[in-house]
Amino acid sequence: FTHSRSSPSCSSSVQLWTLPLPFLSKPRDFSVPNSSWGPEMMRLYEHYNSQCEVEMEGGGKREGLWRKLPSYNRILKYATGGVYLSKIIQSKARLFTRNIREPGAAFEYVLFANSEEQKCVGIFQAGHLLEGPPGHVHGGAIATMIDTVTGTHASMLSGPVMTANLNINYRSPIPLGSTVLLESCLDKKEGRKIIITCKVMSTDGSKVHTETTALFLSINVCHLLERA
Ligand SMILES: CCCCCCCC/C=C\CCCCCCCC(=O)SCCNC(=O)CCNC(=O)[C@H](O)C(C)(C)COP(=O)(O)OP(=O)(O)OC[C@H]1O[C@@H](n2cnc3c(N)ncnc32)[C@H](O)[C@@H]1OP(=O)(O)O
Repeated sequence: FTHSRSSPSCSSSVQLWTLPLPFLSKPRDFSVPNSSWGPEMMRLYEHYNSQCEVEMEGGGKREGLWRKLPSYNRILKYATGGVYLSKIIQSKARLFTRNIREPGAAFEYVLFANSEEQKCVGIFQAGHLLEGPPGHVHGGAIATMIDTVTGTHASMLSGPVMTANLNINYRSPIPLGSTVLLESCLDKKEGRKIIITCKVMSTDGSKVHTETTALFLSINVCHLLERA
């Protein structure tokens, strides 16, 4: 988040993008295995996690190609949200994908980034509360995960962003309870615009569930917080 488009009139924004600094206590990182993660979720997690550090010949370790991204249940703990947000809403606001307590019930996911290849992947296990068509995942829940992976990817590339357009082709339904892989790739950056493509696939790569093109726009986060 080093590219945050902060203006001198919004000095607090310097802190806003340096999680977990603004937290009084250490926030919980949801991107770690829990008892609800099935074998496919664990297998893929270990596949990418093992590439975050590389053993060197001398016995030491160095950073690998991939980096695991932590995930909290708020993006900005002390965002004022502008004058129009009540204190209750400010204190109770939680990230949509991280607000259900029962492990495995809804969105279980972890994101990894590969800065060399400008790629991001998400491993997503869809819980029973995400049903859309009988026995399958709701299209809005799939869109949420696509937005999460591509939005995080875009903000890693350009600082704070907002989704301007998500164009999703749903090719094959995702069975409830299954684990899928989301692959996000930078297509191009043009000024404030970041265009990202994303595929959702079965974990063995044999089936494409969705294909997406997403447009993000860099924003000045102060405008977001001040907008009434
Ligand atoms: C602060 C958040 C940061 C997130 C960081 C994540 C960190 C990771 C942590 C945790 C993971 C969670 C990750 C979740 C991520 C989720 C993100 C969301 O879901 S965002 C909610 C849904 N999106 C909205 O509500 C947007 C509503 N729309 C707007 O606010 C504005 O329309 C906005 C900002 C998108 C653009 O408004 P303008 O005033 O800044 O810019 P204009 O002048 O309209 O457009 C600039 C250029 O872009 C084109 N453009 C704009 N919208 C377009 C569109 N929809 N399609 C095509 N072109 C568009 C225009 O034609 C113009 O192009 P020309 O410069 O003339 O070439």
